[in-house]
Amino acid sequence: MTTELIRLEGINKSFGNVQALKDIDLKIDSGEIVALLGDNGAGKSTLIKALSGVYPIDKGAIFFKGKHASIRSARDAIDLGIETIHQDSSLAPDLSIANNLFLGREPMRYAWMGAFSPIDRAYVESRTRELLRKAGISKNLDPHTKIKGLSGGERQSIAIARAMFFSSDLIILDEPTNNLGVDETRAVLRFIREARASGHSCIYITHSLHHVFEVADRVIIMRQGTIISDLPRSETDLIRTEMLITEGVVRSAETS
Ligand SMILES: Nc1ncnc2c1ncn2[C@@H]1O[C@H](COP(=O)(O)OP(=O)(O)OP(=O)(O)O)[C@@H](O)[C@H]1O
Repeated sequence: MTTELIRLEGINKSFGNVQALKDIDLKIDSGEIVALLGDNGAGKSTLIKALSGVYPIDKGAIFFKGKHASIRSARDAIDLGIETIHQDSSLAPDLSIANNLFLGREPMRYAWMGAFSPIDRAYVESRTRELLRKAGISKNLDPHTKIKGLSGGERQSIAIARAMFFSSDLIILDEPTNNLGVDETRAVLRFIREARASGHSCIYITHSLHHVFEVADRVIIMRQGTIISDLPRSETDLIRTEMLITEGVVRSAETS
């Protein structure tokens, strides 16, 4: 049985006289991996920024787990269970892996002391080690290693692991494999599959169509602020998808 996780109804967003999103309707179920595609300027980033609390929407409604949701800040999105991993990775390069994982959610050693309590470092360290194991990061990384000393793939895996660890229901990935090597890309794709296997949903923005056909359950194509195609992966293919992205049409016997 499928369970609806998020539903967008009539979402509109303009920047001056540029209408970046026009009446977007979209529904994503729990455990679904959705590829969000489209040419430059199609509206993909604006859509995910609306979901991650970066831009307030002008019009429309967002329902999360069946309830009306008001997403007006990044905190609102995170509190709902929406974690966004941006292109350049959302990790702070000068902080350690452990500090990044628990940034803004530091566990306190003595609950009764509230904000004055020291951080529970032993807990942070043991959970970080557990998470690194789960993330399948092969090197035996020390939780105190600074993010800037890690490879691009390791950073992306840690960012995704953080979203999974904090039980974000919806993980939004904006070009997660940009500038990654072959092995690192594999690791990120494997992680997306693992996220799905444990019931998380993902919206995955990419220009790499081959990756889409490896991991996505559904392929959504945007053009000029609207969704022009929304198909299960089994009902489309690379050539058709490419034509829809670049020309907005499929030139084949079925459509001409
Ligand atoms: N902050 C902004 N101010 C003004 N216009 C913007 C802003 N953000 C996006 N736009 C415009 O909104 C439209 C959609 O842009 P958006 O970045 O969402 O597209 P995209 O599909 O993510 O493109 P890309 O693949 O190039 O990142 C474009 O015409 C863009 O110029």
